[in-house]
Amino acid sequence: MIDKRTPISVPEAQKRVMDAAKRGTQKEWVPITQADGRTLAEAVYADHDIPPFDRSPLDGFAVQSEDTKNATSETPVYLEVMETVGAGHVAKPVTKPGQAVRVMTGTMMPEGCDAICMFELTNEVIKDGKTYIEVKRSFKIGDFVSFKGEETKKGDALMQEGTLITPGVKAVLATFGYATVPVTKKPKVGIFATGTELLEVNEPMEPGKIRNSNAYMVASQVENAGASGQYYGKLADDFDACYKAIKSSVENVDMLITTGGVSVGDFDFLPAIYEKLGATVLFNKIAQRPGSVTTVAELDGKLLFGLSGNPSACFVGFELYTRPAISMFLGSKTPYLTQTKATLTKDFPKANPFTRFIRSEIGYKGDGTLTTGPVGFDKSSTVTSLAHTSCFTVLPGGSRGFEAGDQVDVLLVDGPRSAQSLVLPKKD
Ligand SMILES: Nc1nc2c(c(=O)[nH]1)N[C@H]1C(S)=C(S)[C@@H](COP(=O)(O)OP(=O)(O)OC[C@H]3O[C@@H](n4cnc5c(N)ncnc54)[C@H](O)[C@@H]3O)O[C@H]1N2
Ligand code: MOO
Ligand SMILES: [Mg+2]
Repeated sequence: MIDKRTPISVPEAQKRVMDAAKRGTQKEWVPITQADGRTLAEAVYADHDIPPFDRSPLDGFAVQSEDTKNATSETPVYLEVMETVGAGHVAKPVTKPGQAVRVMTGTMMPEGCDAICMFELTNEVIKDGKTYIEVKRSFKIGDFVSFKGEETKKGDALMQEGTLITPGVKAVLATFGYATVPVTKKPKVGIFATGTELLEVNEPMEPGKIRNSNAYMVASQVENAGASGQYYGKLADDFDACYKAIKSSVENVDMLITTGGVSVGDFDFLPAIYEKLGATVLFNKIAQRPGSVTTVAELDGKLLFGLSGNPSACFVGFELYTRPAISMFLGSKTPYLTQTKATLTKDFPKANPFTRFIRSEIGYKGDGTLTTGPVGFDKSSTVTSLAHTSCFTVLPGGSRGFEAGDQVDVLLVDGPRSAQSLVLPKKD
């Protein structure tokens, strides 16, 4: 006799996972060149102003504004050019009225000068072997100067702990001298694929067998989420062998993913394995399709993700539950897939009691709105549509179908992440 499972909602399942998920506390230092895709283990504060000194934002002449106060096109003033200074060099102070310095973009303002006149506004004239510029307008103190600290002041908070390291983040880290970067240690995520029917990727097809696609897909999702995947191989549907392998590997990982064996079949051993391990099952049935049998358990503070064997269900289960838990471990404040609205491009006339996550492609219309539509055969067992999935069309469970043209929710699989877990409409 099989246990009757009571489905819970997706938001409730996400909440249970995140309530049990841990923040990783171990930090390590990696060279900045290897920090891409990692997350900051510490907040970053400015240890100096940006710009660090007053500087010229233009190629031009540093002038004393006082000298130009009566300059017009009819009555230009002539300033003597004392030297030419490029960025990285410090000009000699200007000490007398009527003097200017030729400076390039990024050059520190010469002492004594207080405004910049760009090349295009002046003419150079040579007289008695000396170079002068002709200035035909007046400048006020500070005109066209980039001021010390105008962008960022020493002590400003720039990036929070948990920030994903992107090219832009690296620019800031480099600016503040982070040759090595403090990052949160990646969670180690063990992966097993269960199923006697599984062939490895290099094995020829045989009657009754299929190739193991989940292991490669999940390992890739794990890496993409910022964790370190450890694929422990495939396991035949044998209780003792599965139990032993899972028990010994749990000790060496921060989280464990298994695929397959979570439903109610004679060889679906994960429920009994969780029981024998003494793990607490957070849920074993969710009102979603695919992935309704996704099971998550907790053992000694570690999450055990029992993802479904069906490839689409496995993919969706990872994105809804495992990815946020990995992000939480890494300290991210935005662990969830972003939910937004799009116009449905296909009819879904049949009602479904469970919320559906249709593997879909997001489209960008010229008017700035989004479209969403399925990318293939829509079954839990489907593998080929996963190659084209950029979003999930979310069709809430209920008594009605949906029509092309309806505004529906989508979750972006490729795209920005969100602080908000899935929100479903309140049932009438
Ligand atoms: N009587 C019932 N039967 C089923 C139910 C149910 O509620 N009552 N649930 C169905 C649902 S929904 C799903 S989803 C599947 C879940 O199955 P399991 O998670 O137990 O997974 P398996 O039985 O091991 O395999 C299912 C399916 O997936 C293929 N598979 C497994 N591993 C892989 C892999 N690594 N790569 C590619 N494909 C894999 C496997 O060959 C099976 O075809 O249960 C339904 N049954
Ligand atoms: O767990 Mo199943 O994927 O709902 O079809
Ligand atoms: Mg099964």
